[in-house]
Amino acid sequence: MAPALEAQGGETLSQNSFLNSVGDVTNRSKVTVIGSGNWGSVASKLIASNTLRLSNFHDEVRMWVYEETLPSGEKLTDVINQTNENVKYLPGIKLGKNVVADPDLENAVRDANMLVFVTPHQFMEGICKRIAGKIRADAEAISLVKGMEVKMEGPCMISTLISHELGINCSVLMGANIANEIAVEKFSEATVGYRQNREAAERWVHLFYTPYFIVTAVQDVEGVELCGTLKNVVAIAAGFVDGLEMGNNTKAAIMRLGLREMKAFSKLLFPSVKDSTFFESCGVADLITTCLGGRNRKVAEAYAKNGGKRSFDELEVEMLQGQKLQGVSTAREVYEVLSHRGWLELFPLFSTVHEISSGLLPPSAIVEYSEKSPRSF
Ligand SMILES: NC(=O)c1ccc[n+]([C@@H]2O[C@H](COP(=O)([O-])OP(=O)(O)OC[C@H]3O[C@@H](n4cnc5c(N)ncnc54)[C@H](O)[C@@H]3O)[C@@H](O)[C@H]2O)c1
Ligand SMILES: O=P(O)(O)OC[C@H](O)CO
Repeated sequence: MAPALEAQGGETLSQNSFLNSVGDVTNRSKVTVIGSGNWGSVASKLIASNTLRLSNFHDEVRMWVYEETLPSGEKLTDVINQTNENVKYLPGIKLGKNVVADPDLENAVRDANMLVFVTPHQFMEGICKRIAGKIRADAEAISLVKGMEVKMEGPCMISTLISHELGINCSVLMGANIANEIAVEKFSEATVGYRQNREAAERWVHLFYTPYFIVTAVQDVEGVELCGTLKNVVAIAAGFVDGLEMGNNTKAAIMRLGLREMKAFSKLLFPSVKDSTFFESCGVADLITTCLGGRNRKVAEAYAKNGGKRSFDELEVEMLQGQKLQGVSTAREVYEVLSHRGWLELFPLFSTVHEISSGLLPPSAIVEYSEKSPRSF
C-alpha cells in the first residue's frame, strides 16, 4: 500500500514522485538517527526496514549512541553491533542488520543528508551545538523529540532549535506511539508536521511508513509538535489520578480538560495552529495512549501512591532504568511561560501539575484545580 500523504483539507500530495524519482546510487539519501533510547531504537528499526526496501535510500542506517558501559563491562555500542539489539533500551528486538551503532556523534552525522533527532529534549541543545557546521549543506532534519526549551526570549520548540542551530529545514513526527508496541509491529499511526517543504514531508513519510505504521502529513509543524510536547504534562495529571484511585470518569475529565488547555496554549503561542491537528494521531490519539500506557503516567502514579514523599528523579531512576521522563520538566517549562506572560490562571491544570510535581501541592490537588477552571476556552 502506498503512503497516503494528506495535507489539511484532504488534499492529496504527489504520492509517488519521490519513489519514482531516484534510482541512481549516487543520489541515494543517507539516514542517521541521533538517539538510541527506547523510541530511538524503534525508529531506527522502522527506518532500516524501509531503507532496505526502497532504492531511494542507502541501506545503512547509522544510529548515534550516547555511549555507556553495561554492568558486564562491555560498551553498549559494541553490544548493539554484535547482537543487533539495543540490550539496554529495547531488549529482545532485532534492529535490522543494516543499523550501525556509532558512539562518535560527529562521525555519525557527517555523511547523512537525512537527520532524525530522537533524544530526550533536555539534551538537544548540546547535541545541536556539537554538530553545528559539521553536517552536509543539503541535510534536512526531522524531530521525534517531544519537548521544548524555554529561553529568555520565550519558548523555543525543538524543531526551531534544530533549524536555528544547524541552519536546516526541520519537520516533526509525533503520534500515539508507545515504542514497545511498535517494536513488535502492532498497528499504529503517526503525523508528520511540516512547514512549507512538501517534498521533504513526502520523503519523511516514505522513510517511516510501513503497513503497521501509517504516517500522514499536515502543514502545521507547531501544532503537531506542541501536541506531542504538551500531552506529557496531561499524562502526569492522569498518573496522579490513577495513583489516587479516582477512577475512569475522573481520568477522562482530566484528559478532556488537558486537551482544552493544550489547544488554548498552542493557539496563544502560535495563532496559525490548526484545530484539525488536534484530531490527528499527534493530538487526541497520543493523549489517550500516553494517559493509558506511557512512562509519564506510570511514574506519576507511583509519585501519588507515595503521597509525594519520593521525588520524581528518584522514581525515574528506579522505575525506568535509564529511560527519561519528559512531562515533569515540560510542566516546569510551561509554568515558566505561563508565569512570564501572566497566563497562570488561564491554565489551572498545567500549573497545578507543576505545583504538585515540584512539591508545592499534594497530589490530591489535581482535582481541586478544576474549581478554578475558566470557562472561556
Ligand atoms: N519511548 C517512547 O515510547 C516514545 C514514543 C514517542 C516519542 N518519544 C520521545 O522520544 C524522545 C526520546 O525518547 P526515547 O524513548 O528514545 O529515550 P529514552 O528515555 O528511552 O532513553 C534515554 C536516552 O537518553 C540518552 N542519554 C542519557 N544521557 C544523555 C546525555 N547526556 N546526552 C545525550 N543522550 C543521553 C540515553 O543514552 C538514552 O538513549 C523523547 O522526547 C520522548 O518523549 C518516546
Ligand atoms: O512513555 P511516555 O509517557 O514518554 O510516552 C510515550 C509516547 O510519547 C506515547 O506516544
